[in-house]
Amino acid sequence: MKTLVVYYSLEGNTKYISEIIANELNADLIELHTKKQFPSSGFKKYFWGGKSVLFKEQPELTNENINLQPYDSIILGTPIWAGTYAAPLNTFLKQYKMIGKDIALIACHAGGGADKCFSAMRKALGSDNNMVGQIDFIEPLKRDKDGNFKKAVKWSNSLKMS
Ligand SMILES: Cc1cc2nc3c(=O)[nH]c(=O)nc-3n(C[C@H](O)[C@H](O)[C@H](O)COP(=O)(O)O)c2cc1C
Repeated sequence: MKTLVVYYSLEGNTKYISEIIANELNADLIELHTKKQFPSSGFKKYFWGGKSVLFKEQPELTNENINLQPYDSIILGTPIWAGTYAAPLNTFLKQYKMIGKDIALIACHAGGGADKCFSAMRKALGSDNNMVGQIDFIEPLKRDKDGNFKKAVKWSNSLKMS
């Protein structure tokens, strides 16, 4: 069984969690990078990130072509922007079609909840995959970093993937 964790992170929270999970599952790890950087502080951060989601933008990724074929399981990680998945994940989901994979979802947010984001991701993924789990974290770098580390490890080990 081969697992890939693919994530985007603007401020490091999703990166922190994705690295823990990839390490725990012995998975490959790919961070999505955008050609145009999103501002990571102040009003601009919310403005440009929020706008990219509202307009369903697909910011260009600088990652080399990702070959999903060898992977049985794919874990997707995103920060929540304006209630849903971040625009770079939108690019990924539009660019890469996944069929017949075990898929799990990770989201980091500031307390607004992740249900809407997970529903939107499931819808974008379509019904050709086997959804095996989802988990969200509230700003794990700022709040209870160690507790969130343990939560990520426990979840990784609870996943039932082929
Ligand atoms: C543009 C933008 C929009 C956001 N919208 C939400 C939101 O709707 N709900 C929420 O709980 N947090 C929201 N946040 C906070 C982030 O989801 C949260 O800080 C997350 O942990 C960031 O993950 P990262 O460090 O991997 O980028 C938003 C942050 C940004 C930059």
